[in-house]
Amino acid sequence: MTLAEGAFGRLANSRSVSERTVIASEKESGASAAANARVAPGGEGLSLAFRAVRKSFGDRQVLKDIDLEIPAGQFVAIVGRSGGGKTTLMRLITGLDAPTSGEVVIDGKPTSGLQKSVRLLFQDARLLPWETVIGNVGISREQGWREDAADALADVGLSGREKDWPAVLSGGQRQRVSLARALVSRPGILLLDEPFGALDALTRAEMHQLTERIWQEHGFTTLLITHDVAEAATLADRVLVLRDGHIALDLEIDLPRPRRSYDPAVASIGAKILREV
Ligand SMILES: Nc1ncnc2c1ncn2[C@@H]1O[C@H](COP(=O)(O)OP(=O)(O)OP(=O)(O)O)[C@@H](O)[C@H]1O
Repeated sequence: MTLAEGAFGRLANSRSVSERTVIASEKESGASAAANARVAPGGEGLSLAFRAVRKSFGDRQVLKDIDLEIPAGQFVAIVGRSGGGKTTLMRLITGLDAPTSGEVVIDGKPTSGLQKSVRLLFQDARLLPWETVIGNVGISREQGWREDAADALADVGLSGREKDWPAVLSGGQRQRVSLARALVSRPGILLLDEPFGALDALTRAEMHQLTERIWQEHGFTTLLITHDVAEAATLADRVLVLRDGHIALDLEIDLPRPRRSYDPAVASIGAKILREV
């Protein structure tokens, strides 16, 4: 049983309370939830927009006319079936791929090429095995990198592990190093492509808390791909469901933080997302 299926079981049982406890506002098919978005403190985030974005690979159209406005500092979860185009959407933001047509706009400017203000984290931490922990974090080797890397490691709770090799770290610790590596470059937009998918439930919960705290402190705009609807409902200001190349659901979540996945209001939002997926 996957965690998402586990969430489904819990959420299915909470259906009786769902209609009474949904306090999210919902807009269908790409409509923007930007107007009421909460911006995390810190103010370093960058706004992001998709304007009529299409992406095709050969004759397969993966993204169809995506229009989206994400205000600076918002935490957005992207949910959808496997192969639905979630990673493709993220690659367009990084500049690793270009749209077939349309524009990706960051901080009001249409993008082209690799975006230095955007950082992407994957499910596997992708650390260099021949570099120590601090060497992995300070990979740019720009002036002052060692202090910046040490600060970032402290931020993710890994002070004292600077000289360790990646091989001796647990999966959760490797993800923390990967997060610290992203933080040193002070990203305006942080993209998380299922970064918690391979972690056990307890480590996953710790990483949720850490991610939320760091997002609140730094204020970067965050997009999280997840298959776990409970994770989306717990962490995000807003959830997008990507289906058949369109945004099928754009749901704002206006619940106080920190949230607990077993809270009936959170669970009912998870159920709502799951119905769309
Ligand atoms: N470089 C590529 N060349 C050809 N097809 C591609 C390429 N990248 C992605 N695709 C196709 O685009 C579709 C969407 O893939 P994508 O990885 O974006 O989905 P996803 O929603 O992230 O899936 P998952 O949840 O399984 O990671 C898939 O059919 C995939 O095969």
